[in-house]
Amino acid sequence: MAGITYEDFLDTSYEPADSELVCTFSVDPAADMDMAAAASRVASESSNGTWAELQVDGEITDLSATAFEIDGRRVQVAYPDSLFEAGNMAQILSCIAGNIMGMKAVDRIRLLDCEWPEALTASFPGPRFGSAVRESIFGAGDRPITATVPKPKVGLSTDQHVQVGYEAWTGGIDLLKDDENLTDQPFNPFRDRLIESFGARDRAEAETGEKKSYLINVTADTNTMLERVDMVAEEGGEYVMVDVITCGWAAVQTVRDQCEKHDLAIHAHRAMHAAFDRVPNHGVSMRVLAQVARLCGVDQLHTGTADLGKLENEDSRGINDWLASDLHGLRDVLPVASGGLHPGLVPELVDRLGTNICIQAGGGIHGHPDGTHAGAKALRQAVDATVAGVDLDEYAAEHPELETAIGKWGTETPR
Ligand SMILES: O=C(COP(=O)(O)O)[C@H](O)[C@H](O)COP(=O)(O)O
Ligand SMILES: [Mg+2]
Repeated sequence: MAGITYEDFLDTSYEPADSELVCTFSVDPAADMDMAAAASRVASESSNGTWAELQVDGEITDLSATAFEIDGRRVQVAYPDSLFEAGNMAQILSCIAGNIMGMKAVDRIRLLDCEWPEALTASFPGPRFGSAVRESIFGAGDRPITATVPKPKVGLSTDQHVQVGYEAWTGGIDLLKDDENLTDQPFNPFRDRLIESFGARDRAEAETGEKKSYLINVTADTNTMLERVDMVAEEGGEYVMVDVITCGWAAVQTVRDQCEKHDLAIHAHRAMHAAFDRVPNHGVSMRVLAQVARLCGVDQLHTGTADLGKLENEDSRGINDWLASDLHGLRDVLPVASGGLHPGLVPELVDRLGTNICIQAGGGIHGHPDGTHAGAKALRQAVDATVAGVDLDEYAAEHPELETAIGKWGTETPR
């Protein structure tokens, strides 16, 4: 590539081939740089270029990316598929979201969206189950499935945690879920929690006649995660939960392989995603993180509450639509709406996001004035009313747990 400089990475007449990965960025050039120069540096640094003109002896494979469109601060770059190692998400992200995030040539740069070509997509497994879990595990029909995370998020003993789970399950919740920072601490060891929770699950199933399941958090170093995945399978679980951002995608890919062996589904918690996607115009969008999660093969992913909950959300609806869209035959992902939800928000949430979701509530269940069991009943009542098309206040008149929840929280968005 002797004589090639970063300017050679910009060609606005270029038409990407179907085999190329096309990425859309938002780019704010540095003060002393125009957009064309910044865009070509993005394409250069994220593929095979650097700041200096190179002197290389002999022929080498040309793996240059091309910035082919500039529209305001929106820049599109096409990457040849031979730049990427098939099935290696870490390597792909080291290209398209690597050094360029800290390049002085740009003040801000955000990876907004990717169009994944067929061959690269096919090198990933995608979800083993996807949103089919709603029906295949729970027989939930048209209704969203529900989940709850015991609160306080850490500090409950194993016995307390299990009891909260049992009350939630018998109140009508489908899934008990660990919180993102509960793993294997001395106050609530992983193995004890697993075994005792499955005992409570069996009792709740016998009592309610409904299928119940548990999203136990296996997050740890990768070897330990694999041991925990095996343990969950041996003890008769359907799911593991992984903090996918803090673990990293390489670990998620390894866990996905292990889950394949055991027929386990993966619930992906996205704690730390906001470090990538919250600052406007910089980082990696939640949309792209969701795309990566789907390729790596999670079955359920937190994608926000369409702004109804306590946390900042990026376009939950658009992300959920993408997760349900065709991606060269890969399965879809079930979106999980979570973070500050309570029964009064359910009708609006379903109106904004549809019924093919998991509704997850912590404080909105365990903060119920009459406790967890009543809180679980109230959330389930809100879901049942919404799916039946019955006004929540009308339903509440005959369902005291829901009436109490609405009396306490109304339809307010918490902070
Ligand atoms: O603990 C909770 C929800 O608790 P609560 O229901 O009490 O707010 C989850 O960790 C958040 O859902 C994460 O947010 P997101 O789903 O946006 O990733
Ligand atoms: Mg949490």
